[in-house]
Order: sequence, then structure tokens, then C-alpha cells
Amino acid sequence: MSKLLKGKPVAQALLAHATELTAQSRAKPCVAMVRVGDDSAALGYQRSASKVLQQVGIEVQPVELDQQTNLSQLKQTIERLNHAPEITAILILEPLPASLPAAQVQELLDPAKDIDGNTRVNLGRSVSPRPEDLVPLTAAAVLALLDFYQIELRGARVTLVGDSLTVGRPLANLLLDRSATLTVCDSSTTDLAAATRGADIVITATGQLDLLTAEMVAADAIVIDVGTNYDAAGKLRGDVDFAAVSQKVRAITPVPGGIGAVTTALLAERTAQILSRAERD
Ligand SMILES: Nc1nc(=O)c2c([nH]1)NC[C@@H]1CN(c3ccc(C(=O)N[C@@H](CCC(=O)O)C(=O)O)cc3)C=[N+]21
Repeated sequence: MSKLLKGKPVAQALLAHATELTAQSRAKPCVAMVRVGDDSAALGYQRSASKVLQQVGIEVQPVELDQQTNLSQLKQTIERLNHAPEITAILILEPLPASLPAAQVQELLDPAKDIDGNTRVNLGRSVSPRPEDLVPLTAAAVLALLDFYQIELRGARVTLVGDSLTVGRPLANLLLDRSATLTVCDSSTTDLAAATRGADIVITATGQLDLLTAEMVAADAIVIDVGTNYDAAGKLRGDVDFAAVSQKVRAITPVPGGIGAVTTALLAERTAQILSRAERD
């Protein structure tokens, strides 16, 4: 049985900092959460993120729009939030309806309020990140967890499975910035198992249930599961066949209770930081 790399203790440290900053601020930070339609992944994230934000004293303003909302209507809403002084940060929940191009919609955000780090400006900052940058949030959560458990990246053979614009690409940048020896795989990779077997650290961010099986990993590997999928029974599961892989490897993140918990805590810490910096400057 491997060591469990739990997200909870990582999240606790981030949430304690968020609580402290929020208590010191004159105004109350507020996150606008924009949801279009009723997708279950968007709803699930809205629910867990709202709970965590409110726990540390951050207000949440849900902005719930009809499934039929068009791009120009959504643009109006986002521009209003960009200019609203009481809104500290804006999160546009994905997936959006197919009629709305997600990358184009995220690009409407003021990069200074783009808490999830989806605008091209914030994506670009992942190439050479500074501590105050809003680099893509889930990618930053992976680094926060690796750092908390003092997992060395310099010279480590890291195989990243998944090259999405929201997670894989920025995460690749953050890993390269730490001098990892990086392999990036996607759905076109011809021999995925060869790439994962040779890795000291395997990171999955694909949205494919049970993509990573025990035969695909070395016994001394560290496995980081960024996936959030729902199985046939409606249970939250990652990309990794956890039952089998956790019997074999050195260390592994659980789902739930792994990267997801760090992501929501980092969301809270960042929001508190935006307001506290604005009040200081
Ligand atoms: N613009 C945008 N950015 C996202 O980052 C984004 C998104 N849209 N849409 C949906 C997916 C999914 N996602 C999750 C993050 C944390 C948990 C999370 O907090 N999970 C907890 C438990 C939650 C539970 O038990 O339901 C855990 O893993 O321990 C779940 C899912 C972010 N996503």
C-alpha cells in the first residue's frame, strides 16, 4: 500500500492564510461565479468552491444564466462584473454550452480578476511564473501539493498525461520551470504505457476514468491524479484505477480528497490576496 498524498493538510495551510488575510481586509472579498445552464460538473464545482470560500469569510455572488444565453449577452454580463468594484474575482464555470466557445468567453475576463487563470495573459505567465501571478489554478494546485510533500522536481522524470489548455499546457510550463525532465502525452500518443512506466512521477489530467492502470506504472512511482470524473454510480473518481494502482506505487493522491481540495483552497487564498494587495497599494 502506498503513501496517501492527501489534499486536506495542503488545503488547511492555504485556508488559514486566506482567513487571516480576509479578517485583516477593510472590504469583504467577493467571487462572482458565472454558470450558464445546468451542467453537473459546473454545478458540482460551484457547490464545493462556494462552501470553501464562505468558510474563510469570502462572499460568493452566483450569476446563473439560461442555457440559451448568447455570446453578446454573456459578454455584457462579464463586462459589468469586470467593472464592478465590489467584485474581487470572477470564475466562469466550465463546461459551457457547446454554442459558447469557452476560450473566447474566458478571454473576456479582466486578467486581474481571472481567478482561474484562463485568459491568454495568465496562461502565458505560466512560462515564467511569479508568486503573485494568477497562473492557471488547477496547475498551480498540483505544484502546491508537490511542494507541500517535498517532492523534488529538479531532474525528476515526469510524465504528464493530458495537454488541455486549462490544465495540461500550463502545468507543463510550471514543471519545466522547475527543471523537471518532462514527457507530455495526449490522446494521439502511440505507446502511453511506455511513457508512464519510465516515469518517477506520473500526472494524469485527461477526464478519462481508469485511464491509468497498475501495469502502466513503476513500483516506486509517485502518482498525481488531477481528473474529476463521475462513475456510473455518480461517484467522484479520478483518471487513475485507484484500487489497483494504490496497491503498487510509492505514493498517490486520492480522489476525492486530493488535488480538488487543494484547488478550492488555492482559489480562496488567491481571492483574499487580490483584495489585500489592492488595499495595500
Ligand atoms: N472554470 C473552471 N475551472 C475549473 O477548475 C473547473 C471547472 N471550471 N469546472 C469543473 C471542473 C471540476 N473541478 C473541481 C475542482 C475541485 C473539486 C473538489 O473540490 N473536489 C473535492 C470534493 C468535492 C465533492 O466531494 O463533491 C475533492 O476532490 O476532495 C471538484 C471538481 C474544477 N473544474
